Amino acid sequence: MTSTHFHPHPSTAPHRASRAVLQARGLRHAYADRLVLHGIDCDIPAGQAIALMGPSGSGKTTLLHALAGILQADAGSVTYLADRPVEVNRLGTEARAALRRKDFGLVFQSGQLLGELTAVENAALPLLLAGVAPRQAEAQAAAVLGSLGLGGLEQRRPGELSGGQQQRVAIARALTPRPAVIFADEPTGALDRRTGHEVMTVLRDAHRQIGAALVLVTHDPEMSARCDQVLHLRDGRIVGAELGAGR
Ligand SMILES: Nc1ncnc2c1ncn2[C@@H]1O[C@H](COP(=O)(O)OP(=O)(O)OP(=O)(O)O)[C@@H](O)[C@H]1O
Repeated sequence: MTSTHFHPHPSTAPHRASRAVLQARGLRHAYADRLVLHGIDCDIPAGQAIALMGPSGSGKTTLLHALAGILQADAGSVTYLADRPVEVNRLGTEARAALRRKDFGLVFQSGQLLGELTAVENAALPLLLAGVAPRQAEAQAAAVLGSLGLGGLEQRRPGELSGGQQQRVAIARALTPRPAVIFADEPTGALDRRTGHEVMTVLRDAHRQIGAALVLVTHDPEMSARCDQVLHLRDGRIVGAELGAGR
């Protein structure tokens, strides 16, 4: 399928129809005079895993950042369909940061943990920033770490954990506020194949368990095939979509 403006239509996913949790319409963004997003329309269905694929420089990270409210796109809208719809792209910096702490979880390729904090302190950070009492925040974070197979490692600092374990801590941190959407930018990109596969399994299980949507930027066809839907970007446009195996 090729189209400049892709609207996921029920006919593209007949057995997986689901209401959208995020809707982007006409998203445009330029860095200096270089247009990187050319008016993107897409829906992220609630609870589903959507992979963003495309050549280097096609705009995947920029799109993910615009959807997550990390970046304010020059034009267009991102509607977060919470109890009351939130226009993400119109929020100020503080309101977007608050949304990222509570409703959106973020996982990056590496280097996202604070080296001087323990695993449980890192995982508890979003809750602490949201004003949850430290003891309660750490208890919740420890429970999530345990569910991701990190029981017993709560007091280790990132430098005392393997790359795969560090990514699990980062996933735990994204999960603790029970977000509606998890954004992951090449979360397995710095890991060997086997560890990357394991971390993807953890991410897949976790987002399903809490019912969050997952938006995953990846170059790895094995990872995207495990999502429910794959969107292909080229030169800042969605040029195709297909169903993934969803496993
Ligand atoms: N902060 C920035 N300032 C200027 N140009 C940028 C900035 N961030 C990204 N770009 C440029 O915008 C284009 C799209 O970048 P983006 O990171 O969204 O692509 P990508 O598809 O995620 O690429 P990759 O797979 O290499 O990570 C690229 O040409 C990139 O060089």
